[in-house]
Amino acid sequence: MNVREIPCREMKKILSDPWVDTSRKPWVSGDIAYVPVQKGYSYTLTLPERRRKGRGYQKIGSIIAFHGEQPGADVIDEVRNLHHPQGIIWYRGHHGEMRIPDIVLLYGEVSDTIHKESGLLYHLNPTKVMFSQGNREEKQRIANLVKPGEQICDMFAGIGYFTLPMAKAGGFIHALEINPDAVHYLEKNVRENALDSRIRITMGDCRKTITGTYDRIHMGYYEAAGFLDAALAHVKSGTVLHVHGIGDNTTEIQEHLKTFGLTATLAHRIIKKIGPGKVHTVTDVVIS
Ligand SMILES: C[S@+](CC[C@H](N)C(=O)[O-])C[C@H]1O[C@@H](n2cnc3c(N)ncnc32)[C@H](O)[C@@H]1O
Repeated sequence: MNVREIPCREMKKILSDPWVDTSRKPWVSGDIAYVPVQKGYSYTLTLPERRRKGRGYQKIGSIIAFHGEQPGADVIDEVRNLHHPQGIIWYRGHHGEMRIPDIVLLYGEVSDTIHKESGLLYHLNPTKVMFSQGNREEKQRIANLVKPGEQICDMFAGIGYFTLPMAKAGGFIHALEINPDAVHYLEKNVRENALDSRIRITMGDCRKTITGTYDRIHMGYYEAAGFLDAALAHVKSGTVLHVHGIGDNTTEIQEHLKTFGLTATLAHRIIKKIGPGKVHTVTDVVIS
């Protein structure tokens, strides 16, 4: 596929240009969109055709990460020649409550890398902590909802995928995270992006470390609904909760609200497909 490399922020401007092949989807990696080019127009790069099944690959800093089926040697060679990565890994899945990646090293080596996304820098080692680029639109949607000065709790902060965009949007974030490795990168990322005055980090189980009352509570964890008893003790009228899950979690949310004698309006949306018949969802809950 012939493409031109365009900064994501310029995508809107070029989409109706005659050279854009609108029958094919642009491929986005970090802050760059690889936009398919119509026959007869100049291009800057030829990407390998997507032969892989599953979710393809992500570029995380200087690392290429494959998901889904294990890629063959030909695909690894193509990707090596195209991106010249420091290392190539294959994600077989994630383990346990801390979502520790289960990876196989396919090429090179993997150490700490810096990933740039939407003007923010994320330090991480993709073999130690999770990074999901599939949630990119959701991160932007949440950042757009944040009003300057809001008091926000991010109950599953990880390395800051949501914490940082929410702080950049003007929120004050209490970031909770149980995994010491993730906290190490989160601290580094807060400093790197000069957001120290807006983010307070507490390491430990969010059910024990959540304190105070918030305007917004972000719950970016598939089992988030099971943590609502902790979250709902820290809401007021108007608090918005973003409760992630797999499939429809609205019945479980309503049950927890009932236990607390609360009413709320719920809006449910799909973030991405995560497997056959399985979707990653988020429900926005606005307390009455
Ligand atoms: C990495 S995932 C976050 C995924 C993120 N929402 C995304 O879509 O990319 C969940 C994070 O919650 C953390 N976590 C799990 N249980 C927790 C708990 N009880 N308290 C605080 N953090 C927890 C994990 O260590 C992990 O870093």
